[in-house]
Formats: sequence, C-alpha cells, structure tokens
Amino acid sequence: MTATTTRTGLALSDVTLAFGDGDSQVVALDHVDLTVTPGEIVAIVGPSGAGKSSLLAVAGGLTRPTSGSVVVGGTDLTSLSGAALARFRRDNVGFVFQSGNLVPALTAIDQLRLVEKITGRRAVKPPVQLLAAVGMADHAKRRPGKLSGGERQRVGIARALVASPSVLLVDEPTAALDRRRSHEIVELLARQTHDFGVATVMVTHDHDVLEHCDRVLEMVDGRLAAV
Ligand SMILES: Nc1ncnc2c1ncn2[C@@H]1O[C@H](COP(=O)(O)OP(=O)(O)OP(=O)(O)O)[C@@H](O)[C@H]1O
Repeated sequence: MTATTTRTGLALSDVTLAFGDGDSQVVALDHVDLTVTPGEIVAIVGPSGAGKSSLLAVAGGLTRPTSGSVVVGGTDLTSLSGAALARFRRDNVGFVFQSGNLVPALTAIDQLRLVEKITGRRAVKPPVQLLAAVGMADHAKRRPGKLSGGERQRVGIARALVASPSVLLVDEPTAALDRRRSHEIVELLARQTHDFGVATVMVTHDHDVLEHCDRVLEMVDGRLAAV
C-alpha cells in the first residue's frame, strides 16, 4: 500500500467552538462537519468573522473545540494532552500562512533543514527535491529578503511538506500576490496536495483561484455549506 491509501486525512465531526458565555458568547463554529480525503484540496470562502480562521485553528490542533471531534490521519486530537498534541501537530500538520512566515536569517534550503532538525525526521523527499518540486531549486541559497512574495510562498509550501503531514492548512496564501502569481501558487498547492496525498484545507477571499480546488465550501455564521 502507498502512504496515500493508509492515511485518512481530516475529519471534523459536529465541531462547535464558542468563546465567552452568556449574552457575550460568540459561536465561531456551529456544529461543523467536514471530511477531507488524502489528495483532496478543499477551499473555504466566506465573509469576515464567519469562522474560517477558527476552523483552521481547530483542524490543526491549535485551538480545542468546545465540543465535537477532530481526527487527523486517524488520531483524535481531542484525546491528546498538551505536550502530546504539540508533538502530533509538529509531525502531522503542515501550516502555510499569508506571507510564507519564513525565518529571515535562513536560506531557502535551510528553512527546510530546520524542520528536519526540529522534528528529528528526514523528509520523505530530500529538501533539495522539495524545493525543485515548487520551482525553487535555483534559489536554494537565497534568504527571504532576496525572494519575491510568490517565491517566499513557494518555500513556505515546500517547508510545510517536509514532515510529510497528513493535513495541510493554508490561510490566505494569495493575499500578498498579484493575479498571475496567485494562480501559480494555488495550482502548485493543488498539485502538491495530489502528489503527496495530503488533505488540504485552504481559506481564501480570492474567488479567482477556486477553479484549482477539488471542492469549495462557504462558511457563514460558523456553519459550512456547499457552494
Ligand atoms: N479568541 C477569541 N475570543 C473571542 N472571540 C473570538 C476569538 N477568536 C475569534 N473570535 C470570534 O469568532 C468569530 C469567528 O472569527 P474567525 O477569525 O474565525 O473568522 P474569519 O472567518 O477567519 O474572519 P476573517 O475573514 O476576518 O479572518 C468572530 O466573531 C470573532 O470575533
């Protein structure tokens, strides 16, 4: 069996996330069900304050839901204690943020090697190959200050794949990019999702890039619905 068929992606079942209580209670996620299979990229759109970032935070084990279950690669995150959850997240969840979130002092290749060092695990593909897969082989020795926004985003995507995560969570990856680069980045995310068999959830305001995704869902008032 390949790694793809043994993994189970992401499953959120009846997830609710509430902040505060009484009159001031805010329900950020309201009985959300979401299953993303390995090799599938799902886009989440929706108005500001609808709960999109909350969904990513809960799916990645950064925030515990008030109720419901979150299963990543077959493990129920709600069953893990703090330290175990942090370890699990490090080894199984990849995050890609708006601007790449790279370490300024490190070259592109060293951003990837740092993850190998921190996790103590060798990447499934060597860092050089991961950089080549995102079209950054020629820029391996450059630091973020010498890269464009799109290039930084590519390195961020390669870095998120180092630990061979079950789940890739992507927040507004095209916010800092022009139209052409936005298409390139989301096409790349979709290709890597399919090639690596990772279950990807991407939050975006950019309706232009939705064509590259396997499924589009809309979040309104903490609820998810098909578009
Ligand atoms: N730590 C918190 N404490 C209290 N309320 C919060 C907290 N985090 C988020 N919220 C509230 O939960 C709701 C959902 O917020 P969330 O950031 O998930 O929305 P979003 O769809 O990502 O918005 P945007 O598109 O503006 O980033 C909002 O009403 C927000 O004010």
